[in-house]
Amino acid sequence: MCSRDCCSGQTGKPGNSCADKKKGKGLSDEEKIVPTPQSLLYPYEVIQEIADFIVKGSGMRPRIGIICGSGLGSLADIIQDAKVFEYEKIPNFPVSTVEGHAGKLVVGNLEGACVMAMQGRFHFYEGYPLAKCSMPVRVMKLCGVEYLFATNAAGGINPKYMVGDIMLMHDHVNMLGFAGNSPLQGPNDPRFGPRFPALVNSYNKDLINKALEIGKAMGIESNMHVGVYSCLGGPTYETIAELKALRLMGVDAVGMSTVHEVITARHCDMKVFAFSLITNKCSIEYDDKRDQEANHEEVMAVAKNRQKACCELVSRLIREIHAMPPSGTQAAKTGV
Ligand SMILES: O=P(O)(O)O[C@H]1O[C@H](CO)[C@@H](O)[C@H]1O
Ligand SMILES: Nc1nc2[nH]cnc2c(=O)[nH]1
Repeated sequence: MCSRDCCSGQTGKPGNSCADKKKGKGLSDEEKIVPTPQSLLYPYEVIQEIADFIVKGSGMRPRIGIICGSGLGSLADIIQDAKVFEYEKIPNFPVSTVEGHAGKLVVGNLEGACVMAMQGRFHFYEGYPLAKCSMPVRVMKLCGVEYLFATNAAGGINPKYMVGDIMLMHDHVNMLGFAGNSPLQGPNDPRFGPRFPALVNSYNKDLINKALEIGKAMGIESNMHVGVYSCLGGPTYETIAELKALRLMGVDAVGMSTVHEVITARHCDMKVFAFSLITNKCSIEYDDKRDQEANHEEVMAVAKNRQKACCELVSRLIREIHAMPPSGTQAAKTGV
């Protein structure tokens, strides 16, 4: 005898008992309700509608997309001839809930290139599924974006990293992926990309090298590193044991974003450049005497202090990309 409610007579509806199911009457309406796979949250047509809204509303077709990290919204403030869309006014767009993420999409010109910048990203800990967090990347793609610039504020685990340093991301450890979560989970729409995308070399090497040269020219090479980022679900900052584990895995900086955006961008074949601004040093010693507790106020304050350097790095790199022929041309196929 089944011990579930359906057989104890409590539901009382025909078709609900195990015996009914055995007779082929099928599942109840309640039982038919299953969570929507992430990939079905924003079908291609909906993404296309949002992209059309932005392209028509701005009269521009951006080539470079920028995601501003916590406290790095000034990356969008330097855009000229800007058309600003508040997230609330964009159909089917989520809202930003985190301090330091204004919730505006800015389309305009930077160093001669047409760009679109998200002043405010969406995080898993806000309650959004990963596919919703990274949905704007697909919108960028359908707007015409070829290059994704993803920026973030992160804690430095590599003991050589100092507060205010910039780490150019050359790889990541996807902790949410280890736990079985992915923005691509669910049926795959091949109009975006393949079922099983490869992620080796996701971070464009030519762009990393150009950024290193720019760092030298800016005189900040000693504050610039190339390293591995890991995204955790947040909103808690890490325990010391977690930080030790991440360090053992080869992680240099830790945050709560970016990786799912990069996965979504690589799935639809965008070129990716990403960096972390190290806003705090993560202590991996229990008896560390310094006050090492991370907090969002400090993260924002450091980002504000370093926004000039971050803006210059992004501007100069965009100037170089703009000087290159658009991809698809023969010359572009051989370069970035
Ligand atoms: O990754 P971004 O959005 O830059 O923000 C980082 O800073 C916040 C914590 O202070 C978290 O949201 C973390 O991910
Ligand atoms: N997870 C995490 N995110 C951050 N964002 C800025 N600093 C940190 C940090 O130390 N840990």
